[in-house]
Amino acid sequence: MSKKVEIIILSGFLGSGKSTLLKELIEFEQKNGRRLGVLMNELGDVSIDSAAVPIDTPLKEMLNGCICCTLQGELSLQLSQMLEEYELDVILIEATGAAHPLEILEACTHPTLVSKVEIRCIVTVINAKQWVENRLSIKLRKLLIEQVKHADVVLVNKVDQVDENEIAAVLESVKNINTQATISIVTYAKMNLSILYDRVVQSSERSYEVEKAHVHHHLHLRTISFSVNQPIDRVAFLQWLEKIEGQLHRVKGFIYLTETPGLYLFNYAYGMPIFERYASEKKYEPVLVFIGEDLNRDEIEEELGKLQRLT
Ligand SMILES: Nc1nc2c(ncn2[C@@H]2O[C@H](COP(=O)(O)OP(=O)(O)OP(=O)(O)O)[C@@H](O)[C@H]2O)c(=O)[nH]1
Repeated sequence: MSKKVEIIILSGFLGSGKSTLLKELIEFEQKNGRRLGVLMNELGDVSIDSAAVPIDTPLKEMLNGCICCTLQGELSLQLSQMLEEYELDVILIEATGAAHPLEILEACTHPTLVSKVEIRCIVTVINAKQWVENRLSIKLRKLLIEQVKHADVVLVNKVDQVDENEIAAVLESVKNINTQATISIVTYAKMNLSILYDRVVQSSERSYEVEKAHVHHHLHLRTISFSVNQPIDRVAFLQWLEKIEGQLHRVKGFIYLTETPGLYLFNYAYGMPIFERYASEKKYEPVLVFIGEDLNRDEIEEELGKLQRLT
C-alpha cells in the first residue's frame, strides 16, 4: 500500500499567526525535500492569506465561508482532488479563525479519505495578549478554548507584546484546558518545528465525545470586503479603524498608500496594524477584508470612499 499523505491542521483565532506559521512550515518542508500542498479556508470572498504560499506550491482555496458551517463537504472534496492531482508527502490545512478543529478533523477523516491520509497533528496558535486580556465575547472565548482543547501542539504566539507574568498566566490557563498538548512560547510563530513530527496522532485516539460546539453558528461574525482602488492616507486610515462601530477583530488586504508608491499587504489583528511592502510574482488587486461583530457595511463603505477621495 502506498504511503499515506500526512496532514497538519493549523487552527487558531483570527490574526493569531496561522499564516505566519504556515510560511515557516512551507520553508521547513521544502528544505527537507518533502512535497507539500496547501489547503486554505478564508471567511471573505477574496484571498489574502494565499500571499504566504509560494507560486509553485499546489494550493486549493475555499473562500467565503467557514469549514465548520457550509464547507465541510467541500474540504473533503478539495482534499480528494488534491490527492488525485499531485503526489504529495504532506498537506497543510489553514482553517479560518472561526473554525472548530474537530470539524476540520472530521472532514479529513471522511470515509473516502481515511486510507489515503493520516493526521500528523493539530496545531493551535494563540495570540498571548488577546488571551490574557480576555476581552472577547463569551462565544468567541468559548471557541478559543475549544481550539486549545483539541490541539496536539499549542503555540503561544506574539509574546513580544506581553510581559513575563502574563506569559506565565497564559501558560497556566492553557495547561488547565489541555494537559496533553506540547506548548511552545514564540514570536512570529518561530517554533522548533521538529515538535510537530514527534508522533502521529491517530484520529481514533481523539475523543469525540466533546460537545461538537457549534459555536461558530451563533457567532455573528461578519465578513465584508471592498475594492480600494485609490491610495489612502495611512494616518487617517488608522485613526478611522480605531473608531469603527462594532467589534472589529481583523482587517487584512492589499492597499496603496498616498505617501509612497507600490502595493502594501495590510494586517490588523487585535488593534495592531502592520503594513508590509508587497513585492512578489503573485498579482493581487487592492482590496480590504473586514471581519468582526456588528459591523455596519454601509458606514464602512462610505468611510472608505471618503478616505479614497482625500487623495
Ligand atoms: N508583534 C507580532 N506580530 C505578529 C507575530 N506573529 C504574527 N504577527 C503578525 O500578526 C499579523 C497576523 O498574522 P497572520 O499570520 O496573518 O494571522 P492569521 O492567524 O493567519 O490570521 P487570519 O488568517 O485572519 O485568521 C501579521 O501582520 C503578522 O505579521 C508576533 O509574534 N508578534
